[in-house]
Amino acid sequence: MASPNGGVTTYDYDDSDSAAPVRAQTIEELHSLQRKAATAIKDGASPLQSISASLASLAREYGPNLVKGDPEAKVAPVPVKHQQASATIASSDSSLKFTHVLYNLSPAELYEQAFGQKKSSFITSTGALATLSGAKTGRSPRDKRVVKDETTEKELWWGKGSPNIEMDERQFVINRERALDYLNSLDKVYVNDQFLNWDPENRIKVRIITSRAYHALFMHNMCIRPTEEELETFGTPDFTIYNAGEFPANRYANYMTSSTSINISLARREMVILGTQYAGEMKKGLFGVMHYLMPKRGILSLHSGCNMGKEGDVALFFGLSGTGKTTLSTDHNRLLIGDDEHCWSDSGVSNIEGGCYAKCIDLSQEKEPDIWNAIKFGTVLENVVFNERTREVDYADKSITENTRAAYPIEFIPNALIPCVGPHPKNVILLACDAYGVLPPVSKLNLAQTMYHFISGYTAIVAGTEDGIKEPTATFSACFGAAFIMYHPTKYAAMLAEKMQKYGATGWLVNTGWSGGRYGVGSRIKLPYTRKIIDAIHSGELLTANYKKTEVFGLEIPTGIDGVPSEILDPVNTWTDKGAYKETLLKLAGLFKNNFEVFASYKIGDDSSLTDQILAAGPNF
Ligand SMILES: Nc1ncnc2c1ncn2[C@@H]1O[C@H](COP(=O)(O)OP(=O)(O)OP(=O)(O)O)[C@@H](O)[C@H]1O
Ligand SMILES: O=C([O-])CC(=O)C(=O)O
Ligand SMILES: [Ca+2]
Ligand SMILES: [Mn+2]
Repeated sequence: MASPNGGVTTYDYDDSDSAAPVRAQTIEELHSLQRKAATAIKDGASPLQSISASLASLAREYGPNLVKGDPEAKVAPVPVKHQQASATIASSDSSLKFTHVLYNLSPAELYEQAFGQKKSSFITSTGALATLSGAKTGRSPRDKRVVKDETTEKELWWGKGSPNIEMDERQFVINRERALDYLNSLDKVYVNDQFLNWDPENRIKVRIITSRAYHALFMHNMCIRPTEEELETFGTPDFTIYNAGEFPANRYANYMTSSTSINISLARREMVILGTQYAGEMKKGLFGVMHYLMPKRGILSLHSGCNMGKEGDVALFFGLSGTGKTTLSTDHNRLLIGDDEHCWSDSGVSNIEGGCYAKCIDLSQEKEPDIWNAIKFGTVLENVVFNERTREVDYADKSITENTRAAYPIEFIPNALIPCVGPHPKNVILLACDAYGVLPPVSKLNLAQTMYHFISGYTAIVAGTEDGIKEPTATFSACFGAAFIMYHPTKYAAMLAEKMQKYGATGWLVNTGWSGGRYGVGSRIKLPYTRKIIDAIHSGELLTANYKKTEVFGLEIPTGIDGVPSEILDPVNTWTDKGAYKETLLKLAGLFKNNFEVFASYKIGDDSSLTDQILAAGPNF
C-alpha cells in the first residue's frame, strides 16, 4: 500500500490482508490441504486379488505383486498375497517386484499420468488431451487373429472374405505371456473395470489393462462408466483386454506376419494387443466379441449409429468407416442413442458403448457444432496437429494422419439420451460414400434391396481408418462391418430381415459420397444437403414422395426434397459426360455383381423365397 507522505513514498509490507492466514506450518502441509481425501474405491470383491489373477502368468501360475496407487505417491506398499503355498520367492525375480495398479482413475488423474508418461501428451486450447498413437494411426485388420478350436471352428466364419484369421490356443497363450511379462515389468499399469451395452439384461463386464494412461482415458470415455456401487460389486470380468501395444509381437512366432498382433480367444474371454497403440483396436476388438455373444441370445449387433426423434421414432445409420454414422446420428434436433455400435433385441435398441469416436479431419464448428463442442476437458484427441503456443487444433492438418479422432463420453453431446436405449427402429439408413459418384443421394429400398445392400456393404473407404489405405477405393464389407463380424454374414442378415419385417422398419440407401462425377472430377455431396435428406426420411416426407426407378441398380429415387436441388437427386443430371456416367455405372454394377457371387449359394433365414428376392435385388444389366 503506498501512502503519500511529504513527497516521500513509503510502502507498508505488513501481511495485512483481510483473510486469516493459512493454517499450515510447511509448504508440504499447505500442499496436503489442497487435496481433500476422496473415499477410496472400496475393495469390493477385492479388486487387487482379482487383478493379480488377471495378470497371472500361466507358466508361473501366480500373479504379480500388486499395490494400489501411483509409485510416486509416498505410501507404503501393501502387497497382495498372490503366491500359492508352494511358490517360493526364488522361483522368479519378477516375484520380488511390485507393480502399481492405477484402478479406474478419473479423467483429471489420467491427464496428469499422461503428461508424466509421454512427451506427446498436451492440453489443447479447449481442454482436450491431445496425444499420439505412435506408428499405427488406424486399425490393422490383417494382424487380427482369432483362436480356432473345436467350438469356434464350427461356429465362426472362416476362409475367404472372413475377418477371422486363425491362430491356435498355444500361440495365443505365448502372446498372452509376452504381453503380461511386459505389463508386469512396468512400474505401473492402468486397470479399468467397465461395462458394455446399456441393456441391463445383456450387459457385459470388461476389464482393460494397459500401460498407457491415454488408453485408460480412451476406454473410460468409450465404455460405460460404472457407479461406485457397481464397482464395489463388480466381481470377475466377463472379458479382459491386455493392451501391451507399446511392445511388439514376435514376428517369428507362428501365425504372425508382422510385429503387430491383435489376438482374441473367445474360450478364455481375452484379447491381447501387441505392437499397436491405436486405441480403436480395443473398442473394435470388444465389438467383435459382442458380435459373437449377442446373436447367441437372439440379439443383433450392428455397426451403426442410432438416434431418436422427439416423437420416439428411432433411426439406425449403417455404414463403413467414414460414411457418416457419427456425423449424421449427432443431430441437434434429435436424441443421440449412440454413434457406432448397437444391439437390436426384442425390447428395442441399446448402445453398446458409453462414448463416441468421431473423425475430426476438417471438422468445423459450423457444420458439426455438437461434435465441435464435445472436444473439451476429458476428451481424447488422437493424432491431431495443434499450434505449439496457443494449442489451437488445426483440424485441416493431415500431417500425422487423415484418421484424426476425438473420443468423448456420450454425455458431452447435449441431447444424448441416457440411458442409451430406445424402441424398435422405424428407419434403417444404409450409408455409402460412393467415390464413383453414380449412386443417388437417396433411394427408398424394399426389404430384399435392403438385404442386398446390407450384405454387400459397399463404400469407398476414405483414407486412413484402416492402415495402409491412402486414397478412396471401392470396398465391399459384409454387414457394413466385415472386420468385426464373427459368424457368416447371412446370419446377421437373416436377423436384420426378421426384425425389420416384425417391427415394420423402412430401408434407405443414402450416398454421402461423390456427385457430379467420380472422385477427382466431382465433389462430395454437401453435408447440409445430406442432412436435409435425412430430415425428410425422419419426418416421413419421403414415404409419400413421388418416385422414379433408376436403370441398372433399379433404385427408387424421389423427384423432389425440401431444401435439396432436385437435379442432384438423379446423378445422371450432375455428370457433364453422360457416356462416362453410363460406363462408370456399369463398372460399379459389375463390382457389386462380382462381390455378391460368394453369397449366391447361401440361404438367408428359413425363407428361401427371401433368398431369391435378395439375389434379384442387385443390379440388372
Ligand atoms: N455429405 C456428407 N455426409 C456425411 N458426412 C460427410 C459428408 N460430407 C463430408 N462428410 C464428412 O465425412 C466424415 C464422416 O465421418 P463419420 O465420423 O461420421 O464416420 P463414421 O461412419 O462414423 O465412421 P467410423 O465407423 O470410422 O467411426 C466426417 O468427417 C464428415 O464431416
Ligand atoms: O474402429 C475404428 O478405428 C474406427 C471406426 O469406428 C471404424 O473403423 O469403424
Ligand atoms: Ca464414428
Ligand atoms: Mn466404426
